[in-house]
Amino acid sequence: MTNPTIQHTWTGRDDGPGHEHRRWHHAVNTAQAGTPGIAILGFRSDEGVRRNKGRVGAVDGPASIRSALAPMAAPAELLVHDLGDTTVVDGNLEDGQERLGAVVRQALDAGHLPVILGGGHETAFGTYTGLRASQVTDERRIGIINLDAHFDLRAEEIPSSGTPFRQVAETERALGHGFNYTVVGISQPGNTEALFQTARDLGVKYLLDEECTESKTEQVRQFTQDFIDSVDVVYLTIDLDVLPAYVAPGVSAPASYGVPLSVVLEVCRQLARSPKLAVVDVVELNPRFDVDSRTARTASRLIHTIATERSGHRHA
Ligand SMILES: N=CN[C@@H](CCC(=O)O)C(=O)O
Ligand SMILES: [Mn+2]
Ligand SMILES: [Mn+2]
Repeated sequence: MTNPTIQHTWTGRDDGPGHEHRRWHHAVNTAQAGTPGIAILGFRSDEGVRRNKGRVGAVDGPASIRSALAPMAAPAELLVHDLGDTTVVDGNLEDGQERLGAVVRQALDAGHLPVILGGGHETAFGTYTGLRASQVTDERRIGIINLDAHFDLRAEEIPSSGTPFRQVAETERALGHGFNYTVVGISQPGNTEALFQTARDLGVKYLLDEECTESKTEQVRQFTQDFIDSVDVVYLTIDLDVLPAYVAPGVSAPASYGVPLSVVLEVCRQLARSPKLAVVDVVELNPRFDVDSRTARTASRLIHTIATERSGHRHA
């Protein structure tokens, strides 16, 4: 059915045996494949960003995030399965999204929390496909929370990194479901009036980047909670261009304002605590434009926080 490849070698500093020295590279692929844990899945794709006329390079995002995750200190409870990469071949994005959907579905049905590393935001349509097909979702209401400067609701003939949530809306409608989609961090100048109108037409609730400053963390938390409470299963999708360009320069479209990392981390922690959180993807990392691996480190910090929170680890 699917044939993902695992090319990455998880290596990093080794301070000796014992859980007090444990790092991510020690936590990967050491447990039985069937033991529920965090499932890392790469989606090697440039095709969505290319079609959306952006800066290509996201194809190397998964390797860059894995390298930044590998040396991070890991709690004893953390259990990670690297299920390898799905690669878009010869520009056939639709085929790649379908194959990604199949591995996401398998990971969900095995009881894991899949964390998919993009790829541009076209990754999201593959993630959604797997989630909708999985037993975890069944016929329940999926809620998608997108941390992003953009709506990604473009109406285009051809799917791209700018269209995934329009595709989800249409698919959900065809299946007889509602479209439960919210965006945190929308940049007003980053989205035309036509996109704001589409969001209104589809009933999309959103917070502007200027409504997500540190002093407004509590309002962001309440907004997120209201959304969690309104659905059955939650899919968190993180477009790294939601962050300020100084912590995320390596993306196709860097933010001119951005939601502070502390606020994004708080939302991630809040979602990770919810048993409704079923799947996460982190997209748009473009290593070609990264600076000192800043964006990769930021992405890894977000994933580390979600995985740690999910594993039930608390510092003494
Ligand atoms: N993934 C989406 N990207 C944005 C790109 C915006 C830009 O290039 O400025 C979009 O299509 O809206
Ligand atoms: Mn996006
Ligand atoms: Mn974006």
